[in-house]
Amino acid sequence: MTGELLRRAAAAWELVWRAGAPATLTSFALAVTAGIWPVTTAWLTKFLLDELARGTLDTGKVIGLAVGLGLTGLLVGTLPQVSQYVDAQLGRAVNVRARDRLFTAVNRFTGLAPFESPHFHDRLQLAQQASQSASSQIVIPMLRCVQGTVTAAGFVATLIVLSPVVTALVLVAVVPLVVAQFSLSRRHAQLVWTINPNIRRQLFYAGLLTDVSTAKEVRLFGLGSFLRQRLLTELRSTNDAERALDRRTLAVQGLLSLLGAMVTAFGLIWAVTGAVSGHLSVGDVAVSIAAVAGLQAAFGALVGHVAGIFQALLLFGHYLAVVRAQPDLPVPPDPEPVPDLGRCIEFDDVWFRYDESHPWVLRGVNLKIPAGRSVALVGLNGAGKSTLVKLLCRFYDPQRGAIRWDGVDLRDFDPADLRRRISAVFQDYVAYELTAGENIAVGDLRALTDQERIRRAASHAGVDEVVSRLPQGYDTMLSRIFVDHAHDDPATGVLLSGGQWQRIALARAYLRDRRDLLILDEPSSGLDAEAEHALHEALRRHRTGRTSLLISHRLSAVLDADQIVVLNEGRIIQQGTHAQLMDVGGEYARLFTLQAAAYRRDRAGEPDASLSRP
Ligand SMILES: Nc1ncnc2c1ncn2[C@@H]1O[C@H](COP(=O)(O)OP(=O)(O)OP(=O)(O)O)[C@@H](O)[C@H]1O
Repeated sequence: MTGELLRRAAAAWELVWRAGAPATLTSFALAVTAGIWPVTTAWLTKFLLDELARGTLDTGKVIGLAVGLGLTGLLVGTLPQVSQYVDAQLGRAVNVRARDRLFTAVNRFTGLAPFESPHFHDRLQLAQQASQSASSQIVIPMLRCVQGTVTAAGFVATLIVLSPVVTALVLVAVVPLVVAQFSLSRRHAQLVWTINPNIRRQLFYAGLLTDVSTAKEVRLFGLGSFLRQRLLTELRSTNDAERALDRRTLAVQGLLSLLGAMVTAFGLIWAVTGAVSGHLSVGDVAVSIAAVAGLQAAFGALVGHVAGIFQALLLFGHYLAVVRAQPDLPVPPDPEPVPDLGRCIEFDDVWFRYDESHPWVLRGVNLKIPAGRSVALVGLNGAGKSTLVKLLCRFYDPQRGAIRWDGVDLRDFDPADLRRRISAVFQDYVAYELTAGENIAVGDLRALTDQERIRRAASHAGVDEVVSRLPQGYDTMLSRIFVDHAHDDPATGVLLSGGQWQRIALARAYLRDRRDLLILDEPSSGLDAEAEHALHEALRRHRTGRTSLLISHRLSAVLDADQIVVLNEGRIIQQGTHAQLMDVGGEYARLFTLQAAAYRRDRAGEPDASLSRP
């Protein structure tokens, strides 16, 4: 454990040093200077008192000592401010560097599995806290330790000159202080880890209570006080755990203070007795009292800092675990370049489940998506359609079987390279709190400043007119959460309708033009009838000669796909063209006829009951 803690301390120093070497050196120099002054002051005071007590004044010497004391006083007044400024500068630089490394590491997770793990989220949250603390809770306290050590060494040397016995006693009294502080720090670090899930749940409930996206349901269903109660329950359980540790800390520190006071009192009695017996001068008494009290204070601060550093190092382990984590999906050291899709993408006996404790979601899927063809995937809720898409983008690897791109296993590619070949509209696309233009440009960041390309994509998705009419056109914030300082108007943000958002998401996919594969997972679920018709017409044109995979519950949208694949409980149960599948009957024909009958209900009365599942 000690070796591991030392390695973490070295990593914290490396981080801080790289963030600001000059500031670190300045901080070090200030710490050493600040460590020297208490001892210097004590000795100057001793010399001055001894001089005054002698009766025959050497004026020059007294003035010199008084000036020396004045200068140390000046240092006492200014050093803390200068240190605070330098430490704050260093803290900010470290914060930037540490967060840069942390989020670079987070971006290295190419799959989705880590983001679905509560353990990972706990660790990530602590890693974020720890990233900010590398300087303020590890390196700066270490410099304070340097300061404390310099002071303590000075006072120990002073006391040894006066009485080795008193010195030994003061040093022995430090041992329980060290043991108790380390034990408290360990408990504190454990507490932080234990209550972290409660804190995350508090944030979650607070988010539900304040987020604009949840405000509707929370109000309509009257969930406000239910969620508030849940938040308070989590908060109370956090408080209970913290209170228990606070009580223990209070008791331990009370005992330690008592011990400290006893040692100081002993030192005082010894000094006064020495002075009465003529063994010690007035100056000796002053310097020994200053040394005993100074040592107590220096050791107290030192142990406090070391215990704090110990605790911070335990937490810093979470930061290091994230920044040093291996990629979640294995990437070959020498990945194959992803070729232009010339033949097909092929699922070969693919089995997949999200976790060993979960049931299989895909069970031996064999599927061919020929290059230049459109394939539609249909099936009931939970059949595994979106999962199949996630595997196609290599967000997960199948447990058995393989997915091949022109014969090459997806596992042989760099996932980032593969994804550059794919354009997609996911079922749960993201509504970014960004401007309309940026919301489209995220589909291909090279277009961020290319207004013409953004406009074309928007026009293709049928949303150009809507965006153009917004208060600042493509520069309008699609959010009411952030104040637009540029326009000095908190009301400039606009909220779009569900269907308008869906078209923005489509525009993103269109912007990612000329990719080898287009995936559309329920792209029209929020569109009105006219928009849906227009969309499918546009998609039909867009898909011609391109490889696409379309998922839709509206079977009218998949009619003219080159191939329709029916997925049921993770297995492909039918595939063919619309005409072929209607001819043979079965699940597709049943679902299609059921939907068609619902549209004809006004003419034919209730749908045919025989079409429902037996
Ligand atoms: N991240 C996940 N972790 C665990 N199980 C999951 C996860 N995502 C989906 N599942 C499960 O996998 C199964 C298939 O889900 P999937 O989203 O692929 O179905 P789908 O066919 O796309 O459904 P829908 O038509 O409702 O969108 C479901 O039983 C679901 O509960």
